[in-house]
Amino acid sequence: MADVQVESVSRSFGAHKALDDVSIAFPDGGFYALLGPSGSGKTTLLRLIAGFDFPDSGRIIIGREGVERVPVEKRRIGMVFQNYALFPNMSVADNVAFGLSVRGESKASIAREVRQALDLVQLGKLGERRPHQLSGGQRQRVALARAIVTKPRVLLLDEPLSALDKALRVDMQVELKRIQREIGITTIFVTHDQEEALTMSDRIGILRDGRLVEEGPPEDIYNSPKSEFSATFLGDANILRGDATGDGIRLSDGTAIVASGGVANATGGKASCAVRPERIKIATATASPLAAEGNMLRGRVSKRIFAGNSSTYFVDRMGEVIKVHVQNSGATKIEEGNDVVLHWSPESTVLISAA
Ligand SMILES: Nc1ncnc2c1ncn2[C@@H]1O[C@H](COP(=O)(O)OP(=O)(O)OP(=O)(O)O)[C@@H](O)[C@H]1O
Repeated sequence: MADVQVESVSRSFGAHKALDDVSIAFPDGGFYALLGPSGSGKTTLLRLIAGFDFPDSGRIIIGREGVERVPVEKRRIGMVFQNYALFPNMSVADNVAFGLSVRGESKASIAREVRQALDLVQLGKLGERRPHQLSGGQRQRVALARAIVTKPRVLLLDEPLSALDKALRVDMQVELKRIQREIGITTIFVTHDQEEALTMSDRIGILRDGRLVEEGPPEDIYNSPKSEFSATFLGDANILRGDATGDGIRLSDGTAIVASGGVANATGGKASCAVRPERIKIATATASPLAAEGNMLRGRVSKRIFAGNSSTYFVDRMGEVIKVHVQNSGATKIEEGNDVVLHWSPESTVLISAA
């Protein structure tokens, strides 16, 4: 196993900078998700680490070895893509054995290693089947077994679960995480599914237009995003904008919003506050007052979306909409058209400097 360092890596295609001075340390044995919108450079970075492409400048280090000019087959990397790329006319076992046979290992040792890899992905009994006799999830397990059977130093996964339906995807997330933990392999996972990134990874790097805009453990980024972009890209967030007051902002109607999370901000400029919809409490304006939580706004419910265990309220306030998520506990429900009071604490408010 090995850690991976990407240092000041840039890669352009013609005039387009697909990666612009990106530096990331991927810890040894960690599960790292690269997250970002379409075209932000995730796959380009993965291809550079794998050796399918080479950076214009910067360094890629695996373990202690600089690999910028090392070809793909010498990097000892395992890869799994969205489309499984299995050989259709070979059995499952032969698909998994492929990487070992080209190395010239003995038949007995290949058979043993293939069996271990198939057991690890819980396909021990299906070695003789052909890929078309497997479900999508099982095929993706074969692809995973094939990637890890050669004992690579690093596992690269490019949207490996995106072709699976929702229920199967969730099962495979759990399974993939179990396997990764069991073998302790450094894993770099590309996704544009923020929920997948949040639930699976130890660290997340968010890319935008070829630049790394933020990185760290999922909870840190979720609770204290450093930009409006990360706040809204990783999870749902309300963004309130106004004049910086030092410990928060003043909205255009003079209401002060106090924040205890985020950057320390000088007065005098513009700033914004991010508030997660599940951190806001909502009550009808006529109900007995809520315990004061520091920040308060009034508005009117313009829409309520029922989603089984929770509801989302869209509250209009002077032309702006604030989203509130509420667990459906059976308490009196608030209707569309109701005047409401919103409360939340400064601890749930993250101050972000103006971009
Ligand atoms: N071989 C290439 N030639 C020209 N442009 C390319 C090439 N590969 C990537 N690009 C461009 O570089 C940018 C980054 O592409 P990349 O595939 O890395 O994005 P991504 O974040 O993985 O997107 P997606 O989520 O859609 O897969 C895009 O604008 C893309 O069009």
